Amino acid sequence: MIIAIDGPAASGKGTLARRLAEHFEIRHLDTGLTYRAVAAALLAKGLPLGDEAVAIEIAQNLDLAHMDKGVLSAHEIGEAASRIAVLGGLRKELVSLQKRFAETPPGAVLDGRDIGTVVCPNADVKLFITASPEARARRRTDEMLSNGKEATYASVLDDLKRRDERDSNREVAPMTKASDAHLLDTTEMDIETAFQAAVDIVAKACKS
Ligand SMILES: Nc1ncnc2c1ncn2[C@@H]1O[C@H](COP(=O)(O)OP(=O)(O)O)[C@@H](O)[C@H]1O
Ligand SMILES: Nc1ccn([C@@H]2O[C@H](COP(=O)(O)OP(=O)(O)O)[C@@H](O)[C@H]2O)c(=O)n1
Repeated sequence: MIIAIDGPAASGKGTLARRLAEHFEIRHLDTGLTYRAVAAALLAKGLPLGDEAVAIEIAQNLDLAHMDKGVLSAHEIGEAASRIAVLGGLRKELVSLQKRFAETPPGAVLDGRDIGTVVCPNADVKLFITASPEARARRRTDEMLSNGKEATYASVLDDLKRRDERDSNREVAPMTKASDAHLLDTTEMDIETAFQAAVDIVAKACKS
């Protein structure tokens, strides 16, 4: 079974993807981490984020099993990831890695921005997770503060809006809801309620 999950920053897609993978006993790939890992490597080398040749080389050597979510979750790496995510050649390389992961038995849950549209267009079930920008900024701010990072609600809200705008309007694989994806708006849902709603959608889709 392949479950495709897309949605904007801090909508809760990663949390749902991880929990759905546990529930249905399949693997999980947070594809955002692949973009973050390439961006972090470019930053560490002091290279410009537009250096596509080096970005592609980094992507070709990426080890999906050893991406450090703790380090890669840094707010500024998310911003850098969204800047390199406009590079078509780099996306091609990462998408082929992601497709290979998805197609390895017994299947997987992948979350990102283009899973239902580009990476797994034939997924058994697709979800597009959303929430208001304000709810998402509150969640991301709380998450950063609880991890000991500095964050203010206003600047996180600004950053999320800017990143969503870039992700939605880029030429290659923009973030968009696949026509056959189920929309789940979690603005008024806690994590448990959102998870139950997602399990119901997947269970129903797989029965029909
Ligand atoms: N429905 C929800 N209600 C409240 N907080 C949530 C909800 N879903 C996720 N969160 C919290 O919001 C933060 C961002 O969630 P995450 O799953 O990482 O989002 P994404 O993968 O879309 O960026 C995390 O701290 C997570 O625990
Ligand atoms: N499938 C994907 C996943 C992420 N990305 C890019 O990578 C950035 C970071 O993604 P992420 O999923 O880790 O970000 P959050 O939603 O966790 O904040 C996004 O803003 C996108 O620009 C993408 O273009 N395609």
